[in-house]
This record gives sequence, structure tokens and C-alpha cells, in this order.
Amino acid sequence: MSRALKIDTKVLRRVFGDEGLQSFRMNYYPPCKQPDKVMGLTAHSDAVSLTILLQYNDVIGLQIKKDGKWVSVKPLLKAFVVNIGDILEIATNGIYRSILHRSVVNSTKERISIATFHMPALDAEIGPISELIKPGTPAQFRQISVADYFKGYFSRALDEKSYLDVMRINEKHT
Ligand SMILES: O=C(O)CCC(=O)C(=O)O
Ligand SMILES: [Fe+2]
Repeated sequence: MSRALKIDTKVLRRVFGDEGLQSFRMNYYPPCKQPDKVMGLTAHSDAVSLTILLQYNDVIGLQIKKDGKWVSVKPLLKAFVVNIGDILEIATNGIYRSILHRSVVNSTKERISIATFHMPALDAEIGPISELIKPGTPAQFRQISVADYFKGYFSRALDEKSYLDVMRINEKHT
């Protein structure tokens, strides 16, 4: 990522240093006779920096929004899905985009996924990396402490990528 962003590797270490937090969530989706009428997990992007996800059993459910369409991510044996989260979008000033995703349910089979979320420590600050703010690319997001960022995030309903708009400079705060 440092190479792609053309920044020193020390910069990402500074931002996502070794004091970061990891949390995890196990999602259990029971079968539903009318899967078209329910949503397993509503469309969202992960608020964190990076998510490493295991689709534990061989049941399709995770979908990502690609070119305006929902696309299923086929579970692969022993493979992880790596999803970019909102903090990485903020830190890279919009160069890396967090992925909009959701989970649908199956009519006969249960589904289990395990997500590990990675983020900076609560007392760290997040905002666009200073090395990426240049005359042609001004800061797109505000600077905020990780604690305040998550306080705001958890006080809202899960709603696509709407919380990123709250962090955006020159956008209406809803
Ligand atoms: O069940 C899945 O595959 C996705 C879970 C997810 O998006 C989440 O836990 O944030
Ligand atoms: Fe997610």
C-alpha cells in the first residue's frame, strides 16, 4: 500500500502503529423460508481500517456492490476476504475506497461468518495522512479522535456509507 501511495513505509506504521485494536464478530444467519423478504446484514461499509473475514461454511451470503450491482463473494475454502474500511478511506484521503457490502440469507442453510476488525487505538487521531494532502488534493475528511469517531458511529443506524459523509469536509452533517 505504501508503494502504491508513493509514501514512506514509516508513514502507515505511524498511522496504524502496533498499538492498534482488533475486535471480532461472529455472525450467525439462520435459514429463512422467505429469503427475498429479509436481509441478513444491512448494506454498510466497515467503520474500521481493514477487515479480515472468514466465510466459515460453504454458503453464499456476502455480497459487495461492484459497478452499481450486488455481486456475491463465493466462499473459498481456507481463504479470507479482506475488506477496506472507512478509516482507510479517510487516512488515504479517498484513494482507497471502503467497500459497500451486505449479507443475504439462504432458504435452507444456515450461514456463519467471522470478521476481525482492525483499527487504530482509541486515543489515536484519524484524518487524511499529511503526506497525501497536496495543493491539487486538499483534505477531504476531518481530523477526529478514534474514540469520538466510534462514539458517533455507534449512535447512528447502519446506513450504507453515510457516516463517511459526516466525516467529509464541506458536507452537511446529519
Ligand atoms: O457475513 C458476512 O459475510 C459479512 C459480515 C459483515 O459484513 C460484518 O460483520 O461487518
Ligand atoms: Fe461488514
